[in-house]
Amino acid sequence: MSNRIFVALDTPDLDRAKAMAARVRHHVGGLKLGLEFFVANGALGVRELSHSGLPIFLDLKLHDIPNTVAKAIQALGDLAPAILTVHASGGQAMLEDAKAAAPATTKVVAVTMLTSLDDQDLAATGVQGRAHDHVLRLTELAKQSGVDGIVCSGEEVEAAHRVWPSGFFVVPGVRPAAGVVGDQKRVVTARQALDRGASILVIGRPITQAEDPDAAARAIAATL
Ligand SMILES: O=c1ccn([C@@H]2O[C@H](COP(=O)(O)O)[C@@H](O)[C@H]2O)c(=O)[nH]1
Repeated sequence: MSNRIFVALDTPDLDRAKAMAARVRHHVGGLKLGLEFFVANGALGVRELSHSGLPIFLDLKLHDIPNTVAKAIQALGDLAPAILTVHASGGQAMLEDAKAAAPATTKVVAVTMLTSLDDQDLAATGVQGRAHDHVLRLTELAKQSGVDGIVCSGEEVEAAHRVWPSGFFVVPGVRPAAGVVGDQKRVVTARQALDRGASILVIGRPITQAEDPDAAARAIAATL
């Protein structure tokens, strides 16, 4: 993939998502559709966006018992997104069953620790230790479970890559230097994420909320 930016189309509005995809399509490598979009538009909406010809990353972050996650993936039918997310903390059996239920062409990637959380937030969930160590533990679990890769922040991706050299690494929490961080807490620039081993970058608001989204996407792509 020559352009490793997946733009996050975080909107419930199908027409807005389609318009944004049409605007930025020449400056990104794929489209990421998340819960907000999927709840509002379902599989039909995903299918509409796939007409763009760009690979679809379906970011559902599934997290439930193994049977429920596997059935939910089967229920996607022939959608076959290029990338699909589940939560690593669902455990080994859930990860194994998720991978088994997904089409062979779909990369199943496990979210380790959301980029909106920091060490303090982690402690508040009852997990002792640093985000860095937690991400590496879950990277090891994902690797053992046979999924294709993980989602982590740019702060951990280099170490995670050392743990799993053949893994597929998705990095959200990407911001231009001195850009608005918003609710993200573990952020790096697009260039830093790639230099540290990211396979693809997920970028939402820095593109979609920009005054000129195609110029914003082009400017970020030019740094890569
Ligand atoms: O740890 C995670 C996992 C997923 N995301 C998703 O990425 C985008 C980021 O959007 P921005 O507007 O660039 O912050 C969003 O769709 C999240 O659901 C994440 O941010 N962190």
